[in-house]
Amino acid sequence: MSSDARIVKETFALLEPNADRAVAYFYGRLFAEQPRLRALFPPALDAQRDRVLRVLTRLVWSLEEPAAFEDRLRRLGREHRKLGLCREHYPAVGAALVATLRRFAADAWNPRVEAAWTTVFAAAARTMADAAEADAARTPPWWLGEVVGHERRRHDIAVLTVRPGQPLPYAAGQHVTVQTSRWPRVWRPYSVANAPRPDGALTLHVRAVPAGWVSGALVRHTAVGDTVMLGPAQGDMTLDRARDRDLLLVAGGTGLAPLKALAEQALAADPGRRIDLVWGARTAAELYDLPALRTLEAACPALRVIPVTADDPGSGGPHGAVPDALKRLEDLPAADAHAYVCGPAAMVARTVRALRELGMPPDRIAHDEPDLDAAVAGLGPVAAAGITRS
Ligand SMILES: NC(=O)C1=CN([C@@H]2O[C@H](COP(=O)(O)OP(=O)(O)OC[C@H]3O[C@@H](n4cnc5c(N)ncnc54)[C@H](O)[C@@H]3O)[C@@H](O)[C@H]2O)C=CC1
Repeated sequence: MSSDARIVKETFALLEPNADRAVAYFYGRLFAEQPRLRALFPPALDAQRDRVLRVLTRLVWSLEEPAAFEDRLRRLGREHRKLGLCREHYPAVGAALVATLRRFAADAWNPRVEAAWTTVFAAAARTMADAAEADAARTPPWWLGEVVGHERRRHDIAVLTVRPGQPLPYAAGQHVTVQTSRWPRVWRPYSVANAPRPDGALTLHVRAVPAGWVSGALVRHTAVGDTVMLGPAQGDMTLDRARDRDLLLVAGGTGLAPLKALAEQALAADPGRRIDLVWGARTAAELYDLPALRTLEAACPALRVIPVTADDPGSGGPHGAVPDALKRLEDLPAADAHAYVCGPAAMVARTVRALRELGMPPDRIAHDEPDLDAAVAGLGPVAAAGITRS
């Protein structure tokens, strides 16, 4: 790590006790200096603040690995195109960031520290802007999509099908961000629940979460014929990493979406590939997509769908928490299968640990939770492996 990078990492750590105040101060400075930038951000900044903090923290952590750092920056640059952020905005962002650090790093701040931050930020901003401009030559910043299907599967869950006005490239397992006209500039990620189709339509599984602006709008206030905005596809939870291994897909709730897309994609390429899809829900009534999964299963003998209910022992199938139920299931694929896990963060952490205890090596377990290793470690040591099932 360069000495500038080390200084940046050390001073950033000083913000931690005051992280919320520091991010609020950052936005205050930025909008006071550059009021026109306010229009690029959502009306309420609460969720935005948390996100900025998470993104900055991950970026600073990745400073030790220059390739990962640059890769993250390029992704961020591309992602920010949909907000309208461009090269000329970065100096104001850098100035607000340095002002924030100067205030919150207090005694640790000196000209050497300021020079390190200025150098690292300028290089980072250049990488982001270069990536955004290269991307602009190939794809739009966002896509307009027409809602062509809207099924309320439960009071709080809808399955929407959206057809983008122009091709939106993605791979099974990736997610897109969505903005509704009800909440301008508020974007939320949803996984695409289908393998790419000839008509380019994307199916999304949305649960309206309490006080969820976009999820509530999509479930309760959206109908066929409406339009939404879609951001570019992102995410690494794709099939490339599994090559032609058997697949064990473990989903919780609407975390089913990307795993259903992976199953469709894998079966389209090889109908004989063994796929076990374990899908957990709290009650049988929450298995909102079971009829569609059973139809897929009937058409593909290599696919086995195993619904697991947590609080509903009368529902017929296995019950209990998904990670525990997994350990009790007979005839799971062999340890050389590849697993994909998606659902609530705590369920993903517990499931990853259960799979490790079943003998599955960490590099064969894919998930989309950026801070999962810390969460799994927080659950205590993994028990000795060794149950290798066939
Ligand atoms: N809609 C989408 O496209 C996607 C959603 N997700 C995530 O999937 C999650 C789905 O949430 P909901 O549908 O509300 O799921 P939910 O809260 O209804 O739970 C689904 C399953 O996870 C289990 N579970 C929940 N908490 C657990 C814990 N602490 N330990 C062990 N098991 C636990 C439940 O027992 C149940 O079997 C959300 O966190 C969402 O962000 C992830 C990717 C895509």
